[in-house]
Amino acid sequence: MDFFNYSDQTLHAENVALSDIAAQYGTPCYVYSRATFERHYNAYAEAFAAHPTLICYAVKACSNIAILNVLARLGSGFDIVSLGELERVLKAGGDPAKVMFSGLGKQAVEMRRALEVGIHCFNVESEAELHRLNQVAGEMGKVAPVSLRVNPDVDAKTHPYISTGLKENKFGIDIKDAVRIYKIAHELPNLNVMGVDCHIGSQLTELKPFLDTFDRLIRLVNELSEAGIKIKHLDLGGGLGVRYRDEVPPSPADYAKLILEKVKGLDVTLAFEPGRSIAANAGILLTQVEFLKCNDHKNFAIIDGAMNDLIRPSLYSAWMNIVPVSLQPTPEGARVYDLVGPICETGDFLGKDRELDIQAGDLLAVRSAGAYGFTMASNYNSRNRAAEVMVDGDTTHLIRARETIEHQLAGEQVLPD
Ligand SMILES: Cc1ncc(COP(=O)(O)O)c(C=O)c1O
Ligand SMILES: N[C@@H](CCCC[NH3+])C(=O)O
Repeated sequence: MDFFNYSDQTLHAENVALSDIAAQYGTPCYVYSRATFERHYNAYAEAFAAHPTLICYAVKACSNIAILNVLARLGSGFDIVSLGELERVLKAGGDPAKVMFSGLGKQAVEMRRALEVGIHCFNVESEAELHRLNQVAGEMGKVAPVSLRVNPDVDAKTHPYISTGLKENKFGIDIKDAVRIYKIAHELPNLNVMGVDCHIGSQLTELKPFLDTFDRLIRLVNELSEAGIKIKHLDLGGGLGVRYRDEVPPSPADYAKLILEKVKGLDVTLAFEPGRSIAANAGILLTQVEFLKCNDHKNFAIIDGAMNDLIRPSLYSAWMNIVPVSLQPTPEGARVYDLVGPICETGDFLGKDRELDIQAGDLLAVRSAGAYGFTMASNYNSRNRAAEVMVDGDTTHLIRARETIEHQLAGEQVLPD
């Protein structure tokens, strides 16, 4: 459920017509709905209210500081994977004590900053990383809180590029080695073993892989307890899918019902790292049709949004719903179009074979673009990255100005004569 709806034949974000946003801020432009972000975060918070649970929004999904601030005000924690994401959280007023630091290549400088501000836990992904963290913490006279990210070898049944919990994936430590590596962590003087962490993939539309993972993690918690290592929290990562087209993903409430049943009687708190399920349907990419180009074989709508703005269709062949902002019929009537950007790549498309009643100058909204949209944008073809706008009821806020050529060129220079 989101707050992008038609009213008077025009698509609105909350109470604001997207045509007004395009007129004010230009296109391409990401438009977010504050109420939708809040609704999605609260769905998790309410679903898990019966058990001590930390919801750590995965910053990589959509990392604008205005969005992080909206979530921080609701009490959200944050899952980060870089120093940049940590600084975003801090600038947005997020509580460092609710930050989980994931990612498999953490640098010493990143560890140092996270220890300095006092994050909740490091999710460590290898034995070598444990030693680096132990050393950095020792140099600072601190003890680092750690979980090991365990790779449970469970098939998440999602796109291979976003499946992370199989033994051939680069993430985490093999569950078969976990007890041995936990013992090392336990012995290292500057580490404090807190939890077990896991993240098996993204855009999961079934609960079974999560439940299989949970069972494997609980077995591990018991083995660790027998080895004298007490686990305080279980972090099940993110991964809950959303509807892009016709998927019927479980809701946080469906997920919570099964997990809370399983966790009953166990002395562990829970943590989750949802990204997509909070952000995807809270944002759209607003784009304008530049030209229509029709020949005997194909109709192309050339739009001002491109793969540099939203790479999911090019990268994963992801299907994104693309709808007209105005439902007013055109004199030409509907035709089937490929919606292509201006970038010099055949793979630069946002949608193919879409029946749309449009003409040049019309606005289109790419739905469900709030997650892994702007955060994966680039400057390919030296295009400026899009503006970001947050709608809050009747009000719009420019939360990131459109990039300029000056921004792009800052830092570059020619060789001396
Ligand atoms: C470690 C980790 N946690 C959380 C997430 C967020 O996942 P999702 O957006 O599928 O909820 C990701 C991305 O897949 C991740 O790599
Ligand atoms: N970027 C991916 C998801 C990757 C999740 C990050 N671990 C997507 O758009 O679907």
